[in-house]
Amino acid sequence: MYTFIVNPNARSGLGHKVWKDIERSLKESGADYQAYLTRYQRHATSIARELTCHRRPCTLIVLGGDGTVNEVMNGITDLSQVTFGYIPIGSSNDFARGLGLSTDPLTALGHILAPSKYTYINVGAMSYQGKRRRFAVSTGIGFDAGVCHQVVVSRLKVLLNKIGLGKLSYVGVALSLMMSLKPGKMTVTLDDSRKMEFESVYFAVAMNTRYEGGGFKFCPDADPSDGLLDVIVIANMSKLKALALLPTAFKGCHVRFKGIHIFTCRKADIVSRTPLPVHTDGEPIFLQRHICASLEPQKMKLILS
Ligand SMILES: Nc1ncnc2c1ncn2[C@@H]1O[C@H](COP(=O)(O)OP(=O)(O)OP(=O)(O)O)[C@@H](O)[C@H]1O
Repeated sequence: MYTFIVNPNARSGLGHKVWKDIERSLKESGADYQAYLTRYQRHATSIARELTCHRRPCTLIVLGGDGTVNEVMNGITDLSQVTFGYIPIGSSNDFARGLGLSTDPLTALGHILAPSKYTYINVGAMSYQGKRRRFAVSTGIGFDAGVCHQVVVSRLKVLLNKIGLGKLSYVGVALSLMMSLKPGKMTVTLDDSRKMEFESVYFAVAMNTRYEGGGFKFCPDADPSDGLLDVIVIANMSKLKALALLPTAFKGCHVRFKGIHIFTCRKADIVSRTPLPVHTDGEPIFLQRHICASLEPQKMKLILS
């Protein structure tokens, strides 16, 4: 049986409309399914927790954006027992983009009902102040997380979603935040052995998949199945250069420039001299100085096509 977890509020309410279309197709197909619609923030986590607490195999299908994927992953009790399907209808869809999943809801549903290709993906884990959150796409500290914080509190995303340009909200906020930003010192330690000090850091991100922020290909080689995190640190460059480089990251061409540092590891420990915004999959976490990113020991089965 398919169990759908639906965020009707995704992409500023589009989720509800898409779910109606999907449900019509599901009924026509005769598929055996049940559905849970989220009613508030983090509801998807408690739904997923309840559905998976028995630790038996189950197929969870998420309809929503990256935030909903993140919430569901945070509720799954045993990743190895879940087959995960995804119908991406968010504003950014970085998880779907990184995995090459269809962003057409009915095509995605077709793949889920008649799957021909699966993959096993890693799931990230980020700890801070004794707490732990999973991530599907990335976790970051500094400027990129500051952008996520601003996008959540500003009305820009809601307005741009109305004209189908929601992902541009990240670009708009990024440009204005860059003006007020003060890059700071960070220490990054990879796999408990490789310790590096960076001056004037804009942000440091640990990525499971390639894209974040609505299509920025910050770590072009990140592979969610390789058992590794890709870490990018952007440091020691003028604001003008950082601003000029930002659009090049859509194609992943930023990697050629001085000041862009990319590493692979199993664990990245990041300490900032000052408390900075932090995010997991674009969902903000209050200011932190120290985060540690790694991967969960178990992989999760995902329907690709
Ligand atoms: N019924 C609801 N009412 C209000 N908010 C909800 C509801 N259900 C879920 N949410 C919240 O909606 C937020 C955004 O959801 P989601 O990420 O799926 O969509 P999005 O923001 O449009 O997409 P993306 O993250 O890809 O940009 C999440 O933080 C989630 O907690």
